[in-house]
Amino acid sequence: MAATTTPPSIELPAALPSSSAGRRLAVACSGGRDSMALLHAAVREGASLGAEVVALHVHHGLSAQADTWLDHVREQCARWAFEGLPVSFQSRRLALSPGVGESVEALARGARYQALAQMCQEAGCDAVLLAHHRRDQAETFVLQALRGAGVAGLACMAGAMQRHGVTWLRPWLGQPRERIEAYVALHAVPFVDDDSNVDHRFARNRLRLAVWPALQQAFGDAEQALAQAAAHQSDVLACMDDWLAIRLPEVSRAVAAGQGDEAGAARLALDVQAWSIWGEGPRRELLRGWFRQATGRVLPASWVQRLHVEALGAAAARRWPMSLRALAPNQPGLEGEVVLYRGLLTWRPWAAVPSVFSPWADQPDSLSLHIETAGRVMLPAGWGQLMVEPVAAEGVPLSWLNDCELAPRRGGERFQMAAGRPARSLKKQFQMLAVPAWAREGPLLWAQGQLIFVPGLGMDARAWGRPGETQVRLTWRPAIIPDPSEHAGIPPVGRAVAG
Ligand SMILES: Nc1ncnc2c1ncn2[C@@H]1O[C@H](COP(=O)(O)OP(=O)(O)OP(=O)(O)O)[C@@H](O)[C@H]1O
Repeated sequence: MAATTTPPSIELPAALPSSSAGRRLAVACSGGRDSMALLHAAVREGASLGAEVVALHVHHGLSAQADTWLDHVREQCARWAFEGLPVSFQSRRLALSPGVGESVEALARGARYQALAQMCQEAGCDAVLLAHHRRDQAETFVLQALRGAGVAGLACMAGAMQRHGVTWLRPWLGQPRERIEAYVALHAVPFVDDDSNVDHRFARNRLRLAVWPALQQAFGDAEQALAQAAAHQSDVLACMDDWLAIRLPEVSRAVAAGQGDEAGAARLALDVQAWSIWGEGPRRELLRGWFRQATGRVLPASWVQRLHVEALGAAAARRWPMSLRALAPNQPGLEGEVVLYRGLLTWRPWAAVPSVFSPWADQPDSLSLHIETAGRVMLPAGWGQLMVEPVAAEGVPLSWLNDCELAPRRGGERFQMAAGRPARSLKKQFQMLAVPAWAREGPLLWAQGQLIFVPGLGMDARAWGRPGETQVRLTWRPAIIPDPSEHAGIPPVGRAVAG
């Protein structure tokens, strides 16, 4: 078949907007088959067009093989440069530390794009080429569908995009994988096999190894059909973006920001009455669009369903506390609440949320806590939650939390801010530190007959641990109803019993 044996060529003129001569072009190269093939093609075409190619490699510091990949790309570039070809090499090492429940893959991908963009700018290149091909696109479509993605996810990868101030191009996105294999065989392009490609923990590997062969056998043109479906979704996405740009302003408006927002900031509020005249589908899409604009994050499907029903049906004011975990460096965690007030739906980050300590009527008036490790302690209804963080100094010894008690203010408590300072009434301390009234309401934590923690003030200096002792700092947050799907992998720690 001609389609599988004709080696692809990269279209450098398309990658380089004006005359190619004297231009610099970057190729993101992992050392694997596809990107080594793309680098090989770019270097050869660059030589004939008078363009210079810079190979960019990111060492993630995650795999035992990482040094081998880096050496492979660097040495190959050195060999080609020695032969007189216009290529140079740049690399960057990352030090990634994934947080609890954070996807290592997503973290590595986000950090890789940032590092590639920086190297591209430093090298003065016009664009970065990525070696994704049609099979990658088809796989991405299947993986997105299996995640329950919407149009934006199903549109998969774009052939050209701007991100981090850099142009990214995927010149081989329409090329079948077999053509890249044929190119590699024809030119004997040396590459390194990634041993993590057989690791079944990664969804893409499971798809490649267990599903794709059967799919291809049953549906010979699966790769082409799925890539075509992605291209169609990309067109639909462009239409959706245009539609939202017109419709969202009709059902939303900017309202003055509140406590905890940046100075001069405004919040985008969804006008429930204007929103409610739309049919169900557009309403859900407007809700997603509003949330994305208000927070920069995608509203998870479970929240779309819930808010759509509850905000529409809510008679009066209502709050939905929400906590979304970090997904990647450009998608940090989000904690706050969606608030419905006077017909407007707004997002308020935690910093802007007044603390409300309101144990339910059937709750005890104090709680005995047994906390053994740092983490998030979910308390019974209305009590909120305690965050327990390890610190090197000015924290309470962790062992004290094995047996402690949380109780509302009863009056007469005294708090000491720092060593050598007098203990003063809470009221005085709150005034001295200008803690607003709404942040003074949280429950107090006691251990060994000593007040150890006051929300808004911190850890009482009389309870601070000795240097070298394992110690922690506490913060308290008002009641929160987490989305269970967002908390996978973050087990609550400690347990609370009625005191
Ligand atoms: N460590 C890296 N350094 C530089 N670029 C990278 C790196 N990893 C991936 N890329 C770029 O991102 C593209 C997609 O990466 P991905 O890991 O999804 O693909 P791959 O199938 O492993 O590709 P390859 O065979 O080129 O390694 C690669 O083709 C390459 O252009």
